[in-house]
Amino acid sequence: MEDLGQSLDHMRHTAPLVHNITNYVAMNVMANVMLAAGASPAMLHAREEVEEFAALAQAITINIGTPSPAWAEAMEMAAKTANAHKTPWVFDPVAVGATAYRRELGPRLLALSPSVIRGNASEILALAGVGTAGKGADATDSVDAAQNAARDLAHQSGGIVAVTGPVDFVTDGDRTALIANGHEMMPRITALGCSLNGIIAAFLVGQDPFDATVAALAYYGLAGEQASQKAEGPASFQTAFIDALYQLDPAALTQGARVTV
Ligand SMILES: Nc1ncnc2c1ncn2[C@@H]1O[C@H](COP(=O)(O)OP(=O)(O)O)[C@@H](O)[C@H]1O
Ligand SMILES: Cc1ncsc1CCOP(=O)(O)O
Ligand SMILES: [Mg+2]
Repeated sequence: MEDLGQSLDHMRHTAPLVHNITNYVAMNVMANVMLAAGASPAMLHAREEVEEFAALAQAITINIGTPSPAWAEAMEMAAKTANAHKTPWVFDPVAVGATAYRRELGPRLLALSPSVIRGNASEILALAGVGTAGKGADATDSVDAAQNAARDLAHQSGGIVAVTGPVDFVTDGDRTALIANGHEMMPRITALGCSLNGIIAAFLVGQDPFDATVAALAYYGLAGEQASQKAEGPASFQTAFIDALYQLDPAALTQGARVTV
């Protein structure tokens, strides 16, 4: 596995343009998280421009947090453009088990071979067709309970699956990694999972997808740990977290990552 600090360094030197089709809740915080980390985010979803822009982007994220038919069409257009250009793309199946509409949309996007699927345990179980609805955008299942579903989804999609929670689990179907970095304040801020998709996407550019995903998760979790030392509650945590993403240097990531491969 490549040195995690080097992976962060590579991402920052590349400063990749990442096209995000994300939800209304996440747009602002996700863009700020990505800018702090050193990536270049753009949020857009109109069918009239999505293919043109996706063709320019170095990575793409697609998130079904607040879907509608026009957005869903744009998501499929962007995913197909990504595949045509061999551009990596990250899929976040937000609350995919919650409604019939999402249970139909999730598999449609899964069929377009995302490079990385990132969700909480309930979302990964629901996308794999074996699980619960979760609690809206929040998880009601443990990461451990979603490991087999993650392996199945990785085989089905041909990509990487990352299940996030107290300890994150990453698999390509054969290899696995556990990332113990993170802080319990992270799920108390909305859209930190969505924002993480943009960080994973930025790390994917020019790097091995499995190693890049692990490095992105360790970096994100370690920034959460550092932010917790300054925060008094969720609001100050968000500010401190964005600062920590900016301040964290490659050597500190190599030293502070708690990854078991
Ligand atoms: N209880 C926890 N302790 C430590 N880190 C956590 C915890 N819950 C979530 N995280 C971290 O928060 C980030 C977002 O994950 P998660 O909350 O699972 O996503 P989502 O918001 O999509 O449900 C990840 O980096 C994950 O490791
Ligand atoms: C609260 C909410 N409702 C629809 S999308 C969304 C954001 C979910 O973001 P995250 O899964 O990263 O907490
Ligand atoms: Mg989420």
